[in-house]
Amino acid sequence: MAKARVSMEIGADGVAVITMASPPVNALATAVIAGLKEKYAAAMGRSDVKAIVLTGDSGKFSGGFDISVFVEVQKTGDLSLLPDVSVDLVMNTIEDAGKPSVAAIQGLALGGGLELAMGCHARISTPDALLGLPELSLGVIPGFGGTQRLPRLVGLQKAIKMMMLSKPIKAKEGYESGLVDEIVSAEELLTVAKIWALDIAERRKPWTKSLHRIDRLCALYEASQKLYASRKEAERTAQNMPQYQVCLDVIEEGIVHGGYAGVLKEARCFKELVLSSTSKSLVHVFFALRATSKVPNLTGIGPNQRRIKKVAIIGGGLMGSGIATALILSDVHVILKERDPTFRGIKSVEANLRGLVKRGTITQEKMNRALSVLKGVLDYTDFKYADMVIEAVIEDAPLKQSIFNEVEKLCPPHCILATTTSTIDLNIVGKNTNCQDRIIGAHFFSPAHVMPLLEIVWTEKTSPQVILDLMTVGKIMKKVPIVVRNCTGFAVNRTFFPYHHASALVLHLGVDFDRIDRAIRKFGMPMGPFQLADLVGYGVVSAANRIYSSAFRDRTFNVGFVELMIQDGRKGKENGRGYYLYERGSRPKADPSLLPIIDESRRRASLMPSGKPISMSDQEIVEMIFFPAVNEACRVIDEGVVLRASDVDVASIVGMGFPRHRGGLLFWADTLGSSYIYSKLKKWADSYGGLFAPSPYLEERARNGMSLSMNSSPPKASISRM
Ligand SMILES: C[C@H](O)CC(=O)SCCNC(=O)CCNC(=O)[C@H](O)C(C)(C)COP(=O)(O)OP(=O)(O)OC[C@H]1O[C@@H](n2cnc3c(N)ncnc32)[C@H](O)[C@@H]1OP(=O)(O)O
Repeated sequence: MAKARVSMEIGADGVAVITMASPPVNALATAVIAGLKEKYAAAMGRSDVKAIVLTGDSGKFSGGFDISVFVEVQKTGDLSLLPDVSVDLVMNTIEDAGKPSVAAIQGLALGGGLELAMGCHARISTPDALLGLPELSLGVIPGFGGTQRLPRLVGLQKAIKMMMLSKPIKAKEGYESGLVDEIVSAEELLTVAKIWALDIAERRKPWTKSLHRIDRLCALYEASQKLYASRKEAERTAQNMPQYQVCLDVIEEGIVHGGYAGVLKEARCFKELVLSSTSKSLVHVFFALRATSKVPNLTGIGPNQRRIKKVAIIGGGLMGSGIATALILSDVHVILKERDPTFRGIKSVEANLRGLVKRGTITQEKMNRALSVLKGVLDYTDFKYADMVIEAVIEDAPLKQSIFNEVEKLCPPHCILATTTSTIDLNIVGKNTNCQDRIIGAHFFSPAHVMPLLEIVWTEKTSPQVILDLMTVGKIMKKVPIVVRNCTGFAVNRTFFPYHHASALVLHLGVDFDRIDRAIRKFGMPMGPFQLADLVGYGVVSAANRIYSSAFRDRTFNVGFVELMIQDGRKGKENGRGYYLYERGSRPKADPSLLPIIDESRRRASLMPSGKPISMSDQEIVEMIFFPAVNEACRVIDEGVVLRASDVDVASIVGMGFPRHRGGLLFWADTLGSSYIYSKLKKWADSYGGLFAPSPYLEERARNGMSLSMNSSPPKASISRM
């Protein structure tokens, strides 16, 4: 970590201010931990120091233990890389010292950062600070005493909630719950913290050691009931994530056997969990998510960020209204152009916002503020003020072409022209314009105000500045941007079309669709492929099948089954009849009346040996359905559609719901090994054809025993600033 250091300044009042600095978030890098030990030793040894104030540089207390150390430990298996902080530093050096410490918190105190602060004898915070223990989201538990001190400061129920949700709280909530002792402005922070430190040293305020407190802990019986309820909840919501149950066990240890026993058990379990496959996956996702906002040769090399103040959206349907909702919630002014004089799009935006208010996601004031920056229009007059146009009309190439042809003449010359198409080549969309450098794809996932993924699609004609601008807008909208090169299906839909085709093939091998859905859900997907087809509707499924069959003819499985379902009057969830029957008030049930259609289609496909269903284990189902997607992801990397392999992991998680605890599609694939996947695909390709034929990239990696994610050669396509 760059420039990690700890400094100490001793004032005439006898207070030593120890400051952690390790940009950008003052993570507790090994050097910071060593620096803290050194400065504390110095402060304890000096007779002119009566008390200590612990704080962070550049307006932040600390973002927690340096997560890149986890990566090293996970790579090498060397647990000695984890310094002893819990007992040696937090307990012996800070909490049990002969001089009191007060934490002066600004910005954030997360994970190990908050744990250091809880080892101090009081915590003073600025109002904006965020406080939390998000370790469970990294597959570990708090490891510097947090599982013990947080319940002793805020009470068991609140502590469990904060840890289980990995969600930080604001300083005000921290003050109300007992985590923070006083809230002051940034200007007063150090002064007030110093006064507190002296007051404690001179016994005008209590010298409280959090680990020794029991006043906020409930009776044993009540505690065990709360822990039991939390265990049951975690069994439901955090399957395949051992850290949740372990965290509750460790909390219980401290309640039953005392804080010190809890700290010791916590340290043991923390180390075991760092090496778990769940933690390896979640730590990978942490860095992969942050990598998406970095584009080689484009980001982080200059100040060329332009502000997009006004966005004009064309089309008030599901997509247009969703995007408008997301933009106005981010305080971006939106002009929503519709054809419908009753402004159905505006009504949809209002309904979206009302839904968010009802769920408590936003306040009524926020809704009103958002609506104040939205304007519905029926013509293009206001487009002369737009910094960006987002076209969100139906998938009709000539319509899109005529729209861009028209808006090009009306909008200012800097205006970005974005299309939400998910299927049409961007070069075709922008064909009739003189500004193909300003044409870009903004592929949102529906509903756009909820789904976090934004594929930013560039062609060789798109200007790098325009890519940068859309990334900025994506960031303002709090989307996860994946920069992808133009191709059929872009990164997500392209990678996952073989997943859908393979599901259909497995069905035609004789496996029941509800059994397939169950196996895929058990693997961790939010729903199975057939439930998903019911949800999106067969019109969309059938259109997608046509597109992929024509773009990638040699590797599709399309026997017209969906068309048979449509002929049978099935529309999926929309009319309550699909693979499942949907009746109000009851769970979807597999529809037995679909069997004759399936039988007919299986007969036509003639894949079952002697017409008998093939018997498959859940693992075989999962592999046969996901490996073709892994194979396609290899092509997506090989063709330079994504900038890096980890972008596929992020896209699979935030776009398709691939289980986060498995680290994303390729990370998971690498845990199985390229040669294993290759051998399976090869075998299936010999029996069932091109859908399974291993790509040259996969074949080469398997031959050389290489992982699929490792970047070996320069990307086939790159973006660079002009
Ligand atoms: C033993 C202990 O109990 C174990 C622990 O403490 S584990 C760590 C617990 N802490 C966390 O989980 C916090 C993780 N960090 C975050 O949530 C967010 O980064 C944040 C809220 C601190 C800041 O968010 P934001 O301002 O959006 O910046 P963000 O892009 O996420 O991070 C800025 C940079 O800091 C890095 N970073 C953030 N927290 C880090 C950490 N704890 N360790 C190492 N690097 C970290 C990010 O990787 C990123 O690096 P990059 O610029 O090279 O990509």
